[in-house]
Order: sequence, then structure tokens, then C-alpha cells
Amino acid sequence: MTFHHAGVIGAGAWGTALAQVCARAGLQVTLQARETEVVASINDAHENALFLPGVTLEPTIRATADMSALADCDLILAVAPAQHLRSALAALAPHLKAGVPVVLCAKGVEQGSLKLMTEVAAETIPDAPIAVLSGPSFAGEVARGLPTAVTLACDDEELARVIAHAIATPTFRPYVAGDMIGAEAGGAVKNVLAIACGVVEGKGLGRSAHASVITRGFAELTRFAVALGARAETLNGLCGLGDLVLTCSSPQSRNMSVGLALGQGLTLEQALAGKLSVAEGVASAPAVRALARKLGVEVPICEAVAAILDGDLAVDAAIAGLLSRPLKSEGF
Ligand SMILES: NC(=O)C1=CN([C@@H]2O[C@H](COP(=O)(O)OP(=O)(O)OC[C@H]3O[C@@H](n4cnc5c(N)ncnc54)[C@H](OP(=O)(O)O)[C@@H]3O)[C@@H](O)[C@H]2O)C=CC1
Ligand SMILES: O=C(CO)COP(=O)(O)O
Repeated sequence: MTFHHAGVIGAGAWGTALAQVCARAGLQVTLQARETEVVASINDAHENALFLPGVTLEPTIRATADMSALADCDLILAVAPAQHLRSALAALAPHLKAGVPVVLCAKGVEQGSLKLMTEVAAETIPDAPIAVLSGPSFAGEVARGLPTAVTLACDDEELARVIAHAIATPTFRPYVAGDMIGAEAGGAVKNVLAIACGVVEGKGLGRSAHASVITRGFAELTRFAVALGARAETLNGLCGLGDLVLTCSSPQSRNMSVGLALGQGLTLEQALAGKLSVAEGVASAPAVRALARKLGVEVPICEAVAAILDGDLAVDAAIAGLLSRPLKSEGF
């Protein structure tokens, strides 16, 4: 199987960056956006002025508002945010040819249903071969051609390899893996943990606290993913540890910047005011909390983040609560 024409759903920052990657990898690219101004900006000025300003896009990328324009694609990358993936895939379904693989790129858990993105895809496009792309990748960096490596997970190893080769460039290295649940759980939970790290930063709690939250957060993330059916080793890779370290370490992360604002005393409403872009951890935190409770897994940092976002727990009380938990073991 070889691919020639990639369709990208969602022209936010990441969809646009992935369209850029695919174009650089030599694929014909059709990028579907909902806003006509985004379509015009990409087609006329080769820039996504709304979601990824300042990056010159490959001139071969064609944007469209019309989902039916993806009917000729032999590979689809679904990059709508997690809370909109269901409606985006439902809109794609009538235009999706049999056998065309769909790569899920959103990082989140669906609120209400508490479903992972692969479960949403199983309900909306049940016959499509599915893969998951996740890992440390700030859209702006990737779109500018700065190097990174990501996880491309799929049940079908051969398909994972073919997709990885089709979208790889000298600066974008997909590593294949067989564990889709691990890849998507890693991406969803690291966003919640990045909010926690932002709070640590905003409160000025220091580098040691920051490293402790990343490490205990990683334990939490792995526990949660394994309870969902993931393999722990997947979380040691780019889609787990790799993305956690990136997102928890830079205010370039929308999730970390929300946490920073909360730590500095802003309300959630103030932290999100005027922002077009998504901080997926805000919607995923309550879903991760609910799913963890259902699975009987302890996720104290995610619980604290969800309670802060709900307005049920003040930041200082959340910090005091985490610090006063019974002492634990790292293993004997
Ligand atoms: N930005 C990044 O660095 C990275 C982001 N991701 C993940 O990619 C996903 C998309 O994020 P990103 O591209 O950054 O998004 P942005 O915040 O840049 O853009 C917002 C996106 O939301 C979409 N959107 C808003 N409302 C709706 C709606 N009602 N229905 C469908 N789509 C809607 C927009 O679609 P439209 O264009 O059609 O308006 C646009 O794609 C997220 O899950 C994110 O975690 C993963 C790796 C890196
Ligand atoms: O997923 C990302 C990097 O891998 C982007 O993180 P933010 O959504 O927090 O900006």
C-alpha cells in the first residue's frame, strides 16, 4: 500500500502543521477547515492567519470547507479537537472510501461518554482502519521544520509502518508502536498534568516541585493507561514520557499556560478569555477523573486539577492536599 493524497480534518494549529508535514513528505494534501477565512488565508496567502500565524505553508496545500473534497484521499488525518472529533468523523463518514486509514491526532477523552478517540472512531467510522499519532510536537515548531519524533500506533504493524514512511520527513520521525490505547491515554493525560505543572510554575513552587509533579504525574498516567488496557512500556515512549516532559516544561503549551494563569491567581474564565485555541486538558480533566474512579485507579494530581477547574478547590488547598497525602513507596 502506498499513499498519494492525504486529507487533514481540522485546520487548527496542529492540523495545519500536519498538512505541512504531509506536503513536505511529498503527498498531495487537502486540508479541511470550517472557517471560510481560514480556507481563504491558506489558499491565497499560504498562511493560516487564524491558528498558525507567521508560518509560510507549502503552496501545494489546498484548503477547503467542504468535507466531500476528502473523498479522493487515500489517507486521512483527523485533527479536530477531542470534543469535536465525533461530529467531524460523522461528517467524514459518507465520503470515506472503504479501506482508507484514518489517523487520530487529537489528545483527549470525550466528556460525557468518557470515550477515548479510538472508541469514538469505532462508533462513527466502524469499518475504517485506525491509527493514532501522538508525541512531543508543538505545532509551530513542527510547521517551521524543527525536528521531532512521535509515536504512530496501530494494531496492524504493517499499516503502521506504511503510514509512518508516508508521512516521515527528515525532521519528522514517527516511531511505530502496537498499542493505540497507550498512545492516546498518554496524550490525553499529559495535558491535564501540564495544567498542574503550570500551577506549580505560576505559584513559584520551584524546580524541585516541578520535577516531582512530572515524575508522580508519570506514575499516575502510566497507572491510568495500564488500567485502560495499555502496555506500560508504551508510556515510556514519545507518546507518554516524551510528550509529558515537553508539555510540562514550556509555556508554549496551551495547557501549561492555563495552569500558569491559575497559579498566578486568575480564574479559569480569565485564563481562557480571548483564546481561540484549545487547551484539551480543561475538558479532559473531569473525564479522566471520572474514568479513573470507574476503573478504581488513583490519580491524585488529575483529581486536584479537575477540582480546581470546577472551582471546587482553591489552588492553595489543592497543593496542601497533595502534600499531605500519606507517604507512599516507589517500590521495595
Ligand atoms: N497545537 C499543537 O501543538 C498540538 C495539538 N495537538 C492536538 O490536536 C488537536 C487539535 O488542536 P489544535 O490544532 O492545536 O487546535 P487549535 O486550538 O489550533 O484550533 C482549534 C481547532 O478547533 C476546531 N474547532 C473549534 N470548534 C469546533 C467545532 N465546533 N467542531 C469542529 N472543530 C472545531 C477548529 O476547527 P476549524 O479549523 O475547522 O475551525 C480548529 O481545528 C487537539 O486535540 C490538540 O491536543 C496535538 C499535538 C500538537
Ligand atoms: O500536544 C502538544 C505538544 O505535544 C501541544 O500541547 P498544548 O496543547 O498544551 O499546547
